[in-house]
Formats: sequence, C-alpha cells, structure tokens
Amino acid sequence: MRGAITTEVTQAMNEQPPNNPLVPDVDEDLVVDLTDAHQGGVSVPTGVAAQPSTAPEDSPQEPHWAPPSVRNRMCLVLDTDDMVQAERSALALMPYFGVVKVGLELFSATGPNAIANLTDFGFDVFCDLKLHDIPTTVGRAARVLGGLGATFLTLHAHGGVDMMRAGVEGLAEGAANAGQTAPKALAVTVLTSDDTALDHVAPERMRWAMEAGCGGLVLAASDLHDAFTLAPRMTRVVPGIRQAGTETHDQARAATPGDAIRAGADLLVIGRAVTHADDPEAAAASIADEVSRALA
Ligand SMILES: O=c1ccn([C@@H]2O[C@H](COP(=O)(O)O)[C@@H](O)[C@H]2O)c(=O)[nH]1
Repeated sequence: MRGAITTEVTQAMNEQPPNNPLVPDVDEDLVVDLTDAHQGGVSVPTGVAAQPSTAPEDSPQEPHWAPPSVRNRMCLVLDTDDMVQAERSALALMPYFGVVKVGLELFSATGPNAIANLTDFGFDVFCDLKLHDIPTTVGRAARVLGGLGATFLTLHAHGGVDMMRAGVEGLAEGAANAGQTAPKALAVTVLTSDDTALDHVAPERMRWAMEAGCGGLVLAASDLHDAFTLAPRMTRVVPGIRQAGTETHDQARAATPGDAIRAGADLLVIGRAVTHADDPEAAAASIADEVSRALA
C-alpha cells in the first residue's frame, strides 16, 4: 500500500510546473507512508514525497498540468467518507485542480484532519459545511473553523444577515487566534438542486451576503447575471457543473464548464462529472480544456 500512494504522489508532483506557488518545496527525505495514516489519511509532515528529477523512460504518458488560470478555477469535490480515497483522488487529479472541497461527508468522517492533510499537499481547501443556525452558534463554530487553514468556508444565506455576520466575525477571530489568514466566507444563495425558489430569493440573499461582509457567493450559473449586477466584487463559486449531454444527477440547475466560465464564474465546483467518470483523469482533462477554451 505504501508504494501505491508514494507512486501517486510522485507522479503528481513530477508534473508540477516551475514556480507553482501551490506546490510546496520537495524534501528528498520525505516519503508518504500509509502506515503513518492518521484519521484514515496519509501523513505528510511538511512537504511531499521524494521523487526522481526525471521520470523513468518506461513510465506511462504523464498528464500535462493545466495552466494556473485554469487550475485555479477548478475545485475538486471530495465527497467520500474515506480520507485515503479522498487523498488518492486529489493527488491523481492535482494537475487539473488547485482547490479541493471538503464537504459534510468527509468532514463528518475525518474532522479537521481532512483540511490539514490536504493543505499539506499544497491545495487550497474549500470547507463546505453550509453553517446554518442561530447567530451565536454559527459564530462560535466559525471561530473554531477559522483557525483550521481553509481558504473558503460556506454559510447558508437563508440564515440571514445577522447569522452570516456572526460567521464572518467568527472566522476572522478564529484565524487571528491561530495566526492564520481567515477563510473567505461564501454565502450559499439558492442550492443548485433547487429550481423552485421564487425569482426574488437569490438576489435578496446576495444583498444579505454583501451586507454581512461575506467575500463570495455560491450560486447556480443561471444566477451569475444577478451577482454581477448586485455584488460585482464578490467571488462567484458555481457548483452543478456537467459537460454537455452527461448525467445531471440531483442538480436541477446544472451548467457546462464553458457556459459557467463565459457567464463569469470564478471557481467551478466539480464532483461526479469527474469522480464518477469511467476515466476521471480524462474527464478532468476534458473539462480543463473546455475551461481553457472558454477563457480564451
Ligand atoms: O448549491 C450548491 C452548493 C453546494 N453544492 C455542493 O457541490 C458539490 C457538487 O457535487 P457534484 O457531484 O458535482 O454534483 C456537492 O458536494 C454539493 O454538496 C452543490 O451541489 N450545490
């Protein structure tokens, strides 16, 4: 088992582009050791696995890294209860994804270790817990979560201005206590699985998110136009991404990667379109190519 993960890390890291700020320096003495796994994950103390400076001649064709302009717009959804599986997917798809998402399932299974392990690999971590409770409870939870090293954290905008403000303040306080940069608070406006909300709901929640001090919005691609008008400076994060003609599962308001980027998405949240594909690397490469063409 140790060899399997080490090979995956080595393959992923061999493909790192020069001066990639997301990839930590490699210490040749470091190896990934599954026997060191904690909370089911792979322990990587301060860097990533040792690797040869050149790939062996008989190694299979390696994927090319997507350019930063594409990779930084692609967030891989790690919806699993298995930390080893999550890390394996993240590392295999590292050439295409600069951000990985820890949602309710993985966080419930592993807790904060999921964030620590994935940031150690050099990913930006999107912690998607959609906090939604009374303001005091959200503020206190956010204070804990703010110190964990995530780059983004979600609050449910349905909770209102006071709740989101408590979340934003809690994140800032927790980050300051831990000597970290605060995660950007993202307000989930209307879920992409929901196509029943009345027209005024998403714009109203965007205004609430702005008033509360959130830094970004999670929204369907079809709501991007309103976001540009009402909250032009907020980061726009779009889930429900599917390539044309593919299964949309429970996403009632899905969009293609190209359409979402052309409509102004900053970050695409990509799950089953890749993780349930017969060939996840080929699916990721195809989506990265579509994003690249949409940006051109
Ligand atoms: O409105 C929302 C907010 C969050 N999500 C999350 O994104 C992923 C989507 O996964 P897919 O497999 O690409 O459908 C999932 O973790 C959701 O919890 C969302 O879909 N819509």
